[in-house]
Amino acid sequence: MTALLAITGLTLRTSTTTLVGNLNLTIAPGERLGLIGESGSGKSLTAMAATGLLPSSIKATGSITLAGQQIIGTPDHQLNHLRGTAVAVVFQEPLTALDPLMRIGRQIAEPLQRRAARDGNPLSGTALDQAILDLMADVALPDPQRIAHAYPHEISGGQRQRVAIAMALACRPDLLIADEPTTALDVTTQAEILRLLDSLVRQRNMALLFISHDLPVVAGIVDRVAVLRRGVIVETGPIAEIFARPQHDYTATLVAAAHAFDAALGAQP
Ligand SMILES: Nc1ncnc2c1ncn2[C@@H]1O[C@H](COP(=O)(O)OP(=O)(O)OP(=O)(O)O)[C@@H](O)[C@H]1O
Repeated sequence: MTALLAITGLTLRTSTTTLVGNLNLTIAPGERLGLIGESGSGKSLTAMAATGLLPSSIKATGSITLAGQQIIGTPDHQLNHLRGTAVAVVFQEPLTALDPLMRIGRQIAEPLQRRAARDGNPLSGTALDQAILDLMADVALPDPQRIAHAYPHEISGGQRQRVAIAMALACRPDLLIADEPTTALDVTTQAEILRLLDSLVRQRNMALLFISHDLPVVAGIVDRVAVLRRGVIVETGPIAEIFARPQHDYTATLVAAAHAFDAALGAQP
């Protein structure tokens, strides 16, 4: 099957440092891949490179194709059509995705209208209002009438992340990139958002690139994991395989930490 995202020999450098070296990674349509690694290992930069959003101080070499389009070396304006159709991103901190001065309903409306216009079915009036409410229901936002009229600072962090997920879903992307989407949330909300992402991605048959420093967080959601350490993928394989037989020492420490975490949970009264 043709890969939806194919990264081959990706190297990311500043003028002085190599941040990511010779990285290879593929995601098939509908596949869920976890990109795991410690802080600073290059996970976010890899995701930014995949969407063509690297800062200008970082130079990319190698090849990245997304939905058949080469990303590296392609001018930004030629990539805009991919963002919000082929790919959408949910970030760690939902406030980065939200305009502080715009009501939530309006913010959800924008990607809905953009996608509808691209599909040749412009959306407005009561049909748009209904689509906003449907999407809010999909991400289990309570009290939709109030929240649609609220500003981002008037809702909770977990609700803001649900809004950010709703905005990403409004794009109906082939690939959803979730970059540590639960790290900023408390443990209970974290679990709820993970369940939500899991079920939405499955229902819509989207591919998922789930970035995390935490193996247990991704274990229940992804099919396959790539383990990144200091800018290099040290191991990749099906999640069950990685847990059962980690090949690299670093992966083994991640798996041991995950088992210790499970044991601690099991020991709770
Ligand atoms: N604009 C930049 N210029 C130079 N170096 C950068 C830039 N952005 C990130 N880096 C460096 O590149 C490395 C990888 O960063 P990246 O944000 O991809 O890590 P990460 O694995 O996503 O970490 P975290 O889990 O903390 O988000 C880090 O050492 C970081 O300091």
